[in-house]
Amino acid sequence: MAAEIQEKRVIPKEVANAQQEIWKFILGFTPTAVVKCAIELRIPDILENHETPMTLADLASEIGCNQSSLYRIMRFLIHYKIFQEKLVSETSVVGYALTPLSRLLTRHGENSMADLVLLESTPVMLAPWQKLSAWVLDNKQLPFDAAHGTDLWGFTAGNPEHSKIFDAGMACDARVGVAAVIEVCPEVFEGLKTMVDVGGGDGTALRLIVEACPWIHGINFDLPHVVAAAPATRGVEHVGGSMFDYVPKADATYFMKVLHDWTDEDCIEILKKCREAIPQDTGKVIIVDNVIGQKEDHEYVGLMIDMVMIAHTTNGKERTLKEWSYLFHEAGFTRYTIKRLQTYHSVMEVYP
Ligand SMILES: C[S@@+](CC[C@H](N)C(=O)[O-])C[C@H]1O[C@@H](n2cnc3c(N)ncnc32)[C@H](O)[C@@H]1O
Ligand SMILES: O=c1cc(-c2ccc(O)cc2)oc2c(O)c(O)ccc12
Repeated sequence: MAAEIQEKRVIPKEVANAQQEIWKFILGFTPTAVVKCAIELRIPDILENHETPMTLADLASEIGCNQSSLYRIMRFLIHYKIFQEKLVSETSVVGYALTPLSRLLTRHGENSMADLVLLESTPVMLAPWQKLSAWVLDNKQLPFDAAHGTDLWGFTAGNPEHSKIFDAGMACDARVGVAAVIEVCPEVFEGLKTMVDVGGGDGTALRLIVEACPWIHGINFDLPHVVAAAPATRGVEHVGGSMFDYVPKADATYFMKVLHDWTDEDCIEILKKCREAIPQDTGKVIIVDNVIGQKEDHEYVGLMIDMVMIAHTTNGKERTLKEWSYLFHEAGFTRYTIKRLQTYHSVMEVYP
C-alpha cells in the first residue's frame, strides 16, 4: 500500500533542526552502550572470523540469541557505521560485515580499542559523572572521590579486578600511540641505552618500544600494585614506587597519559625529579600526550579527555602548548621540540 507523505513547515527551520539535534545529547550515551553490548556479545570477533558476510540467522545461532533482538541491535549499529550490510558473494543473500570502525572493536586486534570502551562503560568510571556539577559549584570534592570515597589510584589499589580493566583500557591507546611514534619519528629512541616509562601501567608501551628498539633496556615504573600485576616482558624491568618520591635513573624518561592526570604543581615536582634522574648533558624527557588548542580536526578528542580528567583524576587537565611550555620552564628545562602525529598524540622531547 503506497502512503502519501506530506511535510508541513509550521516552525522555523533552525528550531526544527535544534529539536532534532538535541536528541544527540538526550540519548548520546546509546551508541556507547550498544557498542559495549556488541563487544560483550563478541560480534566483531565473530564477523572477523567468518570469511563471508553473515546472515542474521547464522550470527544469532553463533551468539546463541534470538534473531529479533539481534536484528534491532544490528540495525542501530549499521546506522552508526559500526557494521555494514553486504551481499554474500555470488548470491542475493544479504549479510552483516565489519567496517573500519568495528575492526577497532575486536577483542585482541593489534589496534583494538575494545578494552577502552569496556573500561569507560564500567559503573566505577560512570559513577563520577553524576558528581560533575557539584564539583563545578564548590570545587571541593573531586567527582571520583565523591563517588568512591578515594581517588582512582587508591581505588585500583584496593580493587585488583578494576585495576586490570583500567590497565587493559589504557594499553589500547598506548598501542596506537607507540605505533605512531615508532612509524613517524623512530629517531626519538636513537642512542638511548636505558629508558624509564614513568607511570607505564602494565608495561605495554615499553614492551612495544623495546621490541622495535632492542638496544634499549626498559624500566617500567609504576605504583607497586600495578607492576605486581604486570606481565614479565623480555628487555623490560618492572620497578614499583611513586614518582612523587623518586624516578629511577635512565638516559631518558618517558611519559604517556600521565602528566595530564595531575595539577601544574604536581607535574613540576615530577618533572624536577626526572631532571635529576637523567644525564644533564645528553638526557631528555619524552612526553607522548595531547596538545589541545591547535585547531585540528581531532580537537574534540582532547576536549572530551579533558572532561574525563575532571571526572576521574585529581585535578588533571589537557594542556595547550603554552601550558606544556610553562611546566617545562618551571621544572628547569631549557628547550623542547614537538612533533605532531597523525593520531591525536604529539611527541615532546624536553632537554635539561
Ligand atoms: C592514565 S594511566 C597511563 C598508563 C600508561 N602510561 C599508558 O599510556 O597506557 C596513568 C598511570 O600512572 C600511574 N600512577 C599513578 N600515580 C603514580 C605514582 N605516584 N607513581 C607512579 N605511577 C603512578 C597509574 O598507576 C597508571 O598506570
Ligand atoms: O578514562 C581515561 C581515558 C584516558 C585516555 C584515553 C585515551 C587517550 O588518548 C588519553 C587518555 O586517560 C585516563 C586517565 O589518564 C586517567 O587517569 C583516568 C582515566 C582515563
